[in-house]
Amino acid sequence: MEERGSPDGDLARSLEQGPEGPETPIQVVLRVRPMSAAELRRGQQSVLHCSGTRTLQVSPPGGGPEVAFRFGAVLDAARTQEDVFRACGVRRLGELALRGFSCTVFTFGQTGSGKTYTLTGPPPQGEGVPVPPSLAGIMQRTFAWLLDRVQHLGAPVTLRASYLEIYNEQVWDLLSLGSPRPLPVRWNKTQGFYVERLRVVEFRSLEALMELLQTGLSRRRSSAHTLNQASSRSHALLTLYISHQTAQQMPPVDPGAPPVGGKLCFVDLAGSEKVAATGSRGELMLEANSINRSLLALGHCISLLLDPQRKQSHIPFRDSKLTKLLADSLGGRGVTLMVACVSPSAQCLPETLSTLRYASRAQRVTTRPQAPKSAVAKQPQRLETEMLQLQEENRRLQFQLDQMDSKASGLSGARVAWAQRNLYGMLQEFMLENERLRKEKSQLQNSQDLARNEQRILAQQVHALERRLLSASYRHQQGPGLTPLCPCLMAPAPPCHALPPVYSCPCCHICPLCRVPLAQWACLPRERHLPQVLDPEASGGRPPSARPPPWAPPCSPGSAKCPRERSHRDWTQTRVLAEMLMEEDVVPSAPPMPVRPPKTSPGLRGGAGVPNLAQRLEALRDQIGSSLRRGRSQPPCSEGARSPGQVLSPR
Ligand SMILES: Nc1ncnc2c1ncn2[C@@H]1O[C@H](COP(=O)(O)OP(=O)(O)OP(=O)(O)O)[C@@H](O)[C@H]1O
Repeated sequence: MEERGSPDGDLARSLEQGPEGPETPIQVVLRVRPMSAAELRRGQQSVLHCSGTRTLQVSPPGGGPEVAFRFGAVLDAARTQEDVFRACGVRRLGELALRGFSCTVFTFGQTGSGKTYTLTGPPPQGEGVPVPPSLAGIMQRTFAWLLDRVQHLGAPVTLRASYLEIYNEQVWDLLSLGSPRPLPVRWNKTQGFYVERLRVVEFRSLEALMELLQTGLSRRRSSAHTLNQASSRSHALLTLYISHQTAQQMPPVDPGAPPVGGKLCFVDLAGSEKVAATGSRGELMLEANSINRSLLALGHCISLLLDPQRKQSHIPFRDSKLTKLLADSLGGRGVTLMVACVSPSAQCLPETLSTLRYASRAQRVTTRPQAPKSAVAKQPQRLETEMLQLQEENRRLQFQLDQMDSKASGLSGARVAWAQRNLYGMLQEFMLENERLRKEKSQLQNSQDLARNEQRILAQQVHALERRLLSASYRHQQGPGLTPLCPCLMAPAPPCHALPPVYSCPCCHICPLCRVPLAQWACLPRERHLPQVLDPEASGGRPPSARPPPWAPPCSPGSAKCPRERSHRDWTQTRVLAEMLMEEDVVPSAPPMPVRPPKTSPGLRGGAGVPNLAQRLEALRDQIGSSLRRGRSQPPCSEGARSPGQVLSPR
C-alpha cells in the first residue's frame, strides 16, 4: 500500500529523521483484523471504523457517543500482510538495526485479535507445511528483506538469532538443543537485562532463519479456548543480532551474554483475556492469570514512563520477566514499534477499548535511541582516550619538573649549562686574580715594612739633627747681650724632657731656652739623651754611651765646661757635625705608596711619612748649610740675632 499520505511514509520520515539523540516516541500502528467466521455466525456487528489512514472511530452499539483514536497508522481489515509490513516501516527499523540500534517490534492486543497472524501469519496448517508467502507476517518479510539487504551491503555481516518464550513467568529457550530448561534473566551495565545461556544461532540464509522460526513456533505453547483455537499461552521474543564483524574479529562474549551490535527483536505477546469470556479452566486459567499479570506490569511501566518526573526515577521493570526484557525497548536506548491488534466485533468492545487506550498511552512514551558500540569499536577509542590522558599527564609532569628546576636554580636547563660553563670560567679567573692579589699584597707588605724601617731611621736622624741644630744655633746665638732663643718658637715644641738639657742648669732655675722654671722640667739623665756625634778628641777613649755629648752643659755652675766658656769649641763641633750631615744621602728606599688625600695627617705612619721626613731632613741640611755659611763668614760671638723662623721652617 504505497499511497500518498500513507502511514508508511510518516513512519519512514519519522525514523529517517534520526532517532539518535532526541527523544523518540514509540511508534504505534493499529491493525483491525477482519471479522472471524465465528463472529459473523453470531451476527455480531463491527463497532470500528477507520477515518482516514490514522484515525479509528469507535461506534458503541446502541447509539452511544463515538470515540476516536489517532495513531501513526490505522490499518483496517482489508489490508493485506504486505500492506501491514510496509505501513509499519519495519524496513526502516531493519536499517537502524544494521547501524547498531536496538529495535523492537511488538504486537499487543486481546487474545484472538490477530497478533500472531500479523507477525508470523496464520498458524501452520500441518507439520512441515509452510505459510503461503502472501500470508507471511512481518517477521518473514523482514527476514527476507534483511537477508537481501545484507547480501548487497558488500561488507561482512554476521547474523544470529535467538528465540525464547515467557511462559508462566519463566523464560524458555525455543531453540535449545537439549531438553528445555527455564533460564535466568540477568542484568549488567553495558547490556541491561538479558537471558543467560540463551542459545544464539548464527544463520547465513533466509531458509536457515525460517527454519529457526518454525522450530520456535512449533515449540511455543498454545492452546485452544473459546476465542482462539490456537491461542498463544506465552510471550515470544525472537531476536536477530546483527554484527559487522566476522566471528573471528568479534571479541569474546561474556559467558551466557548475548552478542553486542544491532538488534531487531520481534515480540509476540500473549493476549489479554477475560477468563470468563474465554472459559478457561485449570491450567488455561493459570496461564491467563500469568499473562494478565505480566501485561498489567507492562501497562504500569508504560503509564509511569509517560510521567517525565517518574521516568527519571524508578520504573518497575523488574516486576516481571516481560518488562525486564522490554525495558530497553520502552524506556531506554531502543527504537520501538508497537502494533496494536483489535477485533472489530462489538462483543470484544471492552477489551478493544482497553487496547486502544493502552496503545494511546504507549505512543506517548519516548526513548533516547543510541547505537551501542561494540567492544572492538570501543577498544581503539578507549586506548586513544588513555593515550590522550597519558600525554596530558606527561605534559603536566614535565611542566611541574621545569618549574621545580627553575625554582631551584632560577634557570632553565639550557641556562644551567651555560651558567655552569661560565661559572667555571669565572672561578678560574677569580683564582688567578686572587693569586695575583696575594703576590701584590706580599710585595706591598714588604714595601711597607721597608718604608717603616726607613721612616724610623729617618725619624731618628731628623730628631738628632734637629736637636743638634738647635743646640748649635743656641750656642751660636749666645753672644753678649743676646737673649737665648727658645726652641719652642722655632719648631713644634717638643716635650721638655725630650729636649737636650744642654743649658738647663739647675743653678739658674730657669730654662735658658723657654725661660720656664726648671721645676717644670724633668731633665733626663745624660746617658739617655739622643745619640751623640762622635768627637774623638773629647771622648777620651770612653764608649759613646758613656761619653757626654759635645754640647752637654756643665753639671754645675762655675765649671770649666760651662757653655759660655766652651762656645767656640762647641760651635766647631756643630760645624763638623753639620758638614757630616750634609754629606749624608738619605733617600727612602721603599716604593711609592698609594696616593693619599692631600689633607692627610703628616704623622709618621707607614711609608706616608717618609717623604715628609725626607723633606724635613732636606730642610735641616739646608738650614745647617746656611748656618755653616754664616759661620764661615762671621765669628759666632759677633753674629747678630736672627729670627728662628728665618733659620728653620716650623714643622
Ligand atoms: N488479518 C487477519 N486476516 C485473516 N485472519 C486473521 C487475521 N488476523 C487474525 N486472523 C485469524 O484470527 C485468529 C486469531 O488470530 P491470532 O492467533 O493471531 O490471534 P492472537 O492475537 O495471536 O491470539 P492469542 O493472543 O490468543 O494468541 C487466527 O485464526 C487467525 O488466522
